[in-house]
Amino acid sequence: MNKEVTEFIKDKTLINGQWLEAISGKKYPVFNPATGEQIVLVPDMGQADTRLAIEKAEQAQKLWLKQTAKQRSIILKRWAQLVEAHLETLATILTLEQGKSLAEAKGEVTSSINYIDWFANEAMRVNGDVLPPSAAGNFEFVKKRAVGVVAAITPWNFPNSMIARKVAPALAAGCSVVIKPAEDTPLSALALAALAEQAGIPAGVLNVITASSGHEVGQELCANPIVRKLSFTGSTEVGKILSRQCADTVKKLSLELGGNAPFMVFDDADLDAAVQGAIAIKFYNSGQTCICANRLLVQDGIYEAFIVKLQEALGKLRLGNGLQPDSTHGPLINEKAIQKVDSIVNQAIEQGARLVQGGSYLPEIGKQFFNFTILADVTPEMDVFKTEIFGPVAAVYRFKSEEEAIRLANSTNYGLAAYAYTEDKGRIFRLSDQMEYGMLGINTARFVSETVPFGGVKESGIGREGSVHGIDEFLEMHYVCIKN
Ligand SMILES: NC(=O)c1ccc[n+]([C@@H]2O[C@H](COP(=O)([O-])OP(=O)(O)OC[C@H]3O[C@@H](n4cnc5c(N)ncnc54)[C@H](O)[C@@H]3O)[C@@H](O)[C@H]2O)c1
Ligand SMILES: O=C[C@H](O)CS(=O)(=O)O
Repeated sequence: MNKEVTEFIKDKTLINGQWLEAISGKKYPVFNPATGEQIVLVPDMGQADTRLAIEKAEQAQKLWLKQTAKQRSIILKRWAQLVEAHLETLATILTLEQGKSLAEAKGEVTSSINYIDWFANEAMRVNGDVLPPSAAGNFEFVKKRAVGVVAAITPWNFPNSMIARKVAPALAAGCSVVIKPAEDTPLSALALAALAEQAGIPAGVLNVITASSGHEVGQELCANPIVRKLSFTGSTEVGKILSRQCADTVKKLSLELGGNAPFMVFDDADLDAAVQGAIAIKFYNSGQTCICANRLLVQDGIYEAFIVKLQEALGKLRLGNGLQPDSTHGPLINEKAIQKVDSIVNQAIEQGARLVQGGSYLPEIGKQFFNFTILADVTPEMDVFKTEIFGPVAAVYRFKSEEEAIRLANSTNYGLAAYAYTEDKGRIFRLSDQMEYGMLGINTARFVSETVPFGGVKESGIGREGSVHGIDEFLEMHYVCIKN
């Protein structure tokens, strides 16, 4: 491991500008999912540490809010520049703790840079309104003001960019943040915090709580009335728990939750483009993303041809340790994930799916490496239809008509991302009208950037991240009426 990587692998967490141990002195290990080796021990924090961080964040926010938007913007831009200057190091730390290929890790850190830079600019655009008086003699205006102390709870699959996507708009708005990263992948958050400190983000404005379980920390973040906003990215199940826990203090909520993305391929599609899209969004992060294609719905006329081409394309991918330059895809995050994907595949086969390839882990490179899998003849009656697989498993369903495809695609409680490949212009407009998803890609599978509103409908979440809308999640409107 090179010197800079070692320097940025932290064994303490940043609270109020100090690198601290847990008050209890407890620690827990962070492992490399590709090798099973322990990387480092980090503080295993609880309620007392969380309460301290919240109180310091409240004090710091009052001063941070007094800085001008320009001053906050300059500091955020400096943070983005430092992240860019340390891109290789941050990507290496990301791959070490999460497992994804170095190429994907660099892409994720680049996404973080773009989000931080975007919101450094958005900081300068928090405008209010002067209203036409609703009564004679009134002077009426609306100010947008920072919501206050923000709690951010993030997942393990994008341990770098999920931090940037929350912290950047929060700080741009004038808020302070207490972050609880996922227990499996805290190191990216700690490295970003170290660079934030170097960028001049004041003590207490950005704080990190590491913990082996989210429960105790989460309960304090949700129950403490000082916290005025919770921004959560993770499973729908946990999102519901946190929503309930925040209800007693009526916190502002942003929830980026689970998905069950349909990937529809119609007879008239460009088949090669559709196969490339499937590779890009089914096997992204080895299938461990909320926007991964979870159900591949392929029209009758091209069904077998699609499967043959998909199998050919998979032959070009290479599973392995993400640090190895020829690895295109890495391991699953932990043993529990392997067991979950294994049982989903076995259950689908027992229920009648046809195993075309894969179906288990690759013993020659380690139990954490689940092979690229194709299941054919999958039907909506099988349990896999309503399950977020979160692994490199392409479940391929057959449909006859456009109406059937849209009905199947929408028959889920989720509504995050959806994809369709067709050349029919009328169909494209019908899909954009009828698909019940926050985000729809037509003849493209990779459409996320800092400039677009990322988020879902139904049980995939509340609110949007990125775009001109993202900063509003961290602002409150205050209306003032002055009688002359
Ligand atoms: N919509 C999105 O943008 C998006 C992005 C990434 C992942 N996800 C979803 O996240 C899930 C996978 O990520 P995951 O396994 O980390 O999800 P998870 O919900 O298990 O955990 C997410 C975070 O919540 C914390 N957590 C878990 N239980 C908690 C509790 N009771 N109180 C407080 N915090 C708690 C975890 O420690 C982690 O930091 C998938 O469902 C995926 O679809 C969604
Ligand atoms: O897993 C979900 C992430 O939000 C994917 S992306 O970084 O937005 O593409």
